[in-house]
Amino acid sequence: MMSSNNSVDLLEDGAFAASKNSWNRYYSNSVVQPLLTDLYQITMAYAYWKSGKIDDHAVFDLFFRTNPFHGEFTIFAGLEECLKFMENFHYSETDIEYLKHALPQGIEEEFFEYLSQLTAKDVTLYALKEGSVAFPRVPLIKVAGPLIIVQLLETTLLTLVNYASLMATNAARYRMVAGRHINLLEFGLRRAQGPDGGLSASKYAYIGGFDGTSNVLAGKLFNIPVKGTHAHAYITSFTGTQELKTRVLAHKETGDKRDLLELAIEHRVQLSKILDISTEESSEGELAAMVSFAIAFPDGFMALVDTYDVKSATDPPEAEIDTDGQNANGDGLSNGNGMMSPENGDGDGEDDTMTPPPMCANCEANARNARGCVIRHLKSVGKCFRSGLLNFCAVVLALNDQGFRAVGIRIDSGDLAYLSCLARETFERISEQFKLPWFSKLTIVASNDINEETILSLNEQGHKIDCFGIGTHLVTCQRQPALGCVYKMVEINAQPRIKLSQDVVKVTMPGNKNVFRLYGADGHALIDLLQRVDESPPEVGQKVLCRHPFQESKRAYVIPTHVEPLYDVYWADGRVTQAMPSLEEVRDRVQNSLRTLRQDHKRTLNPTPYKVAVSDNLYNFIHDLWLQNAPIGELS
Ligand SMILES: Nc1ncnc2c1ncn2[C@@H]1O[C@H](COP(=O)(O)OP(=O)(O)OP(=O)(O)O)[C@@H](O)[C@H]1O
Ligand SMILES: O=P(O)(O)OC[C@H]1O[C@H](OP(=O)(O)OP(=O)(O)O)[C@H](O)[C@@H]1O
Ligand SMILES: O=C(O)c1cccnc1
Ligand SMILES: [Mg+2]
Repeated sequence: MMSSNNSVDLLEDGAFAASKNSWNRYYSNSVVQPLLTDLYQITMAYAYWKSGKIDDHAVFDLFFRTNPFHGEFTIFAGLEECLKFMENFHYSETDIEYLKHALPQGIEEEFFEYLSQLTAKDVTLYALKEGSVAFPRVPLIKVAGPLIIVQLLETTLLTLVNYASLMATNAARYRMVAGRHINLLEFGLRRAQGPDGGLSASKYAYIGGFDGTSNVLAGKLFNIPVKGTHAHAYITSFTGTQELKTRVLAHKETGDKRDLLELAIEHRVQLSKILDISTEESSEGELAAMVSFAIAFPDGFMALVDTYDVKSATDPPEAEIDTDGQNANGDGLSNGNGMMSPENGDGDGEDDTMTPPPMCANCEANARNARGCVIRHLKSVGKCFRSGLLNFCAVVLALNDQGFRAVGIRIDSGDLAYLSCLARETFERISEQFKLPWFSKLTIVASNDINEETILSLNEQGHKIDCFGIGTHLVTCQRQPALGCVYKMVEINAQPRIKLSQDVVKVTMPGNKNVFRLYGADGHALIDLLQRVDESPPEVGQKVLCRHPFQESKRAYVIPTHVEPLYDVYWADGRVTQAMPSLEEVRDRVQNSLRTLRQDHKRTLNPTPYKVAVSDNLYNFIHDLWLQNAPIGELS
């Protein structure tokens, strides 16, 4: 695996040492500025201003109504970016010039003067800790201050929190299904929703639990370990060994120079006997590419082994093809590229009798012998996959002769469970034959349209993958492309505001509120409790009545073993009021916070909803206000 510091053991150490004092401290996305908003915020600002609402004071809540991905938790992220936005909030001269053109004619000049002086200095912002688990209806952020400015913040705060939280949640879910010991790399920049989407994806995937990214700018800006392998183009750029301009590699310790290609070819002859593969069926271009990559990165040698696999999908070994293009022995043999595997059929859940699983005659004969089965498949699968592993192992042994240890392989197509087992078996076999214990531990990276379900399925099947490289489905949040955070006014001039809706989930929780997380006897988080700000906080060991906000009959007493106030003030008097945690600290918080949740809230299938309740006082307050605001109709 290649990483930015280009040094030994590239999987272990990817962070750019020189960037320890992260650029992120100084980096502020220049796209995030007051004009990055919806026009209606500014037209409303004018109308508020004109109607004399300059001194009105409002409280807004930023919250979501349902958890994403059919899950029962969300990771709150994006806070640091919100605070940078608050810090920099100021309309520049050119902004004002632009607004004079963009807004309808007739707007008074004094309004533009007012706008040019506007900052967020009179705003107070409360929030949950970035990286903590959050639940529907609990405001992630509460903003209090002059109506006009807090209104103007709406769209930008939403755009900063919505995708960040969705992405961090998505990444955390991938981490949960992959388990703690698998490396997860984000490869999504090329498929992300634009450059800024790509950059945010890398940052919040890391917060959510990924180990690194292929996105170099994200590495520089956020001090995220950058890692990578190489593309198929590198392999296909070589057609034969005659193209190798450099073949010599000096020994790591002695400096003794040897021809790496020659060494690899010698090893390949030997390996081809051990693995029972004919060297004639291997690609010389592939060997040349691997040798040249190994010379360029002798300490970080990592190779794609499936380049010609695609070709062999429709190209079984010539010797076994009859004139119908069928496998001569009629066993429906797969070459390892398709979705079929010896144990699993093609995975479509349908009757596979028409397309028998890829059992070669050898396999069937040796079905009880896992190692025998795999090795015989290696003999029988398409020639190009065979050459991928064969060439790779030959180059690894050549590098070993010169005192270097390779890193591993990447598989980017085919049945990833089957192929990873096949590769691991091969490594173990060579490890034993050559008395090289580390050979069996070479890293196996898998990529190719991986999503949460793929990982779950691979886990069920059994695989030998050490690292997943995940792009498209991670960064585009395939299962749910947006988190529906909203920003709603809950109080104006100390008067509560409620937004009613036919749809009860859309009814807002009025008033200035506080929120507490109550923990149960087993130490897990039990319930989040919203209260009015003037209520006294719940106390450990004291019975608290927790009520469903809208269903009268749903209520329970809770005696908390621990009470966690969820809000901190992050912005007041024109400055950030907390020491901001590093990305690493936020990343750790995600995992720690998830640990406070019971397993049944986190499971993938039908997770139990986590309870969010209101105090009795808030319940009555909401319902009184609701009745006051819902006029009694007249039937005629
Ligand atoms: N063992 C497995 N179980 C479940 N899903 C798998 C398994 N192996 C691979 N997959 C997934 O199946 C899909 C296979 O994609 P696809 O049908 O495009 O095949 P492919 O190998 O990429 O073929 P090609 O290289 O010819 O495009 C990918 O999304 C991959 O992540
Ligand atoms: O599959 P993803 O999760 O998005 O991961 C990133 C993909 O990007 C690369 O593919 P490439 O752009 O070369 O195109 P490909 O789809 O043909 O492999 C890489 O080989 C992965 O397959
Ligand atoms: O480094 C890699 O292997 C990589 C990077 C981006 C996309 N796909 C793969
Ligand atoms: Mg791909």
